[in-house]
Amino acid sequence: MSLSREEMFKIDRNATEVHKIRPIILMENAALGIFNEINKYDSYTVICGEGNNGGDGVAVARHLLLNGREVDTFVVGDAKSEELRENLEILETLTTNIFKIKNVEDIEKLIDSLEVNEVSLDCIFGIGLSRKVEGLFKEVVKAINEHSNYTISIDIPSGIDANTGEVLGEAVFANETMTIYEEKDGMVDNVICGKITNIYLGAPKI
Ligand SMILES: NC(=O)C1=CN([C@@H]2O[C@H](COP(=O)(O)OP(=O)(O)OC[C@H]3O[C@@H](n4cnc5c(N)ncnc54)[C@H](O)[C@@H]3O)[C@@H](O)[C@H]2O)[C@H](O)CC1
Ligand SMILES: [K+]
Repeated sequence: MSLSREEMFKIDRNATEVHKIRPIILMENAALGIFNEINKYDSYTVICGEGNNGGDGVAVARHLLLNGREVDTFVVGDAKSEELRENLEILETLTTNIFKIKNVEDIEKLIDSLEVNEVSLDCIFGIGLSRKVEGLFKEVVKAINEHSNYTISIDIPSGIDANTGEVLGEAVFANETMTIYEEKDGMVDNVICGKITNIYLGAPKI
């Protein structure tokens, strides 16, 4: 059983509008579910985009940090999502290891982190990807593919279309994917996802 992007957005809306479960609660459920699946390592590089996929990543980074793991968090672009901003505000009270990637020069620091840490969490794009990956985002995806020791994508590997599985310009090649709620249509039999684990979201079925 897999879901389209539109079906996933419907589940999200039903949870928040009908059942009054605020997006930040869904994000925290997802983050804890992901943390419980991936916490067996000591050092992590978390790469976050501008939306809620990035928000998931920052929330996971917090749980890893609070459980004694080494965590470097990178944010590409400008935080557009309220839940991402809220989670960044919290994480900033816990660590200074939060780095903004604003231009290609900043990618050097990301590469150093990718090479030294055991695991990279790809939280750049989730099902909000809506066009070709280009520019700085493309360079970051290429850096992950070239320098990460072990890559775990959150919800869906960044750069693939959630409905078709097509690579939109550039995409992360994941060793594993922690997909939220249910596998997306574009992930079925898609080798780019690696091993897929479904993560509990706490959203009512519809
Ligand atoms: N579905 C649920 O119930 C939950 C999902 N969660 C997570 O939220 C993401 C979807 O988040 P969204 O904010 O819609 O977008 P993304 O984070 O996937 O994308 C970020 C941002 O990027 C912009 N964008 C799209 N394409 C491009 C591009 N090619 N280049 C640059 N920027 C691009 C777009 O505007 C987006 O805003 C889902 O995958 C889950 O990880 C919740 O955390 C929990 C509930
Ligand atoms: K992702």
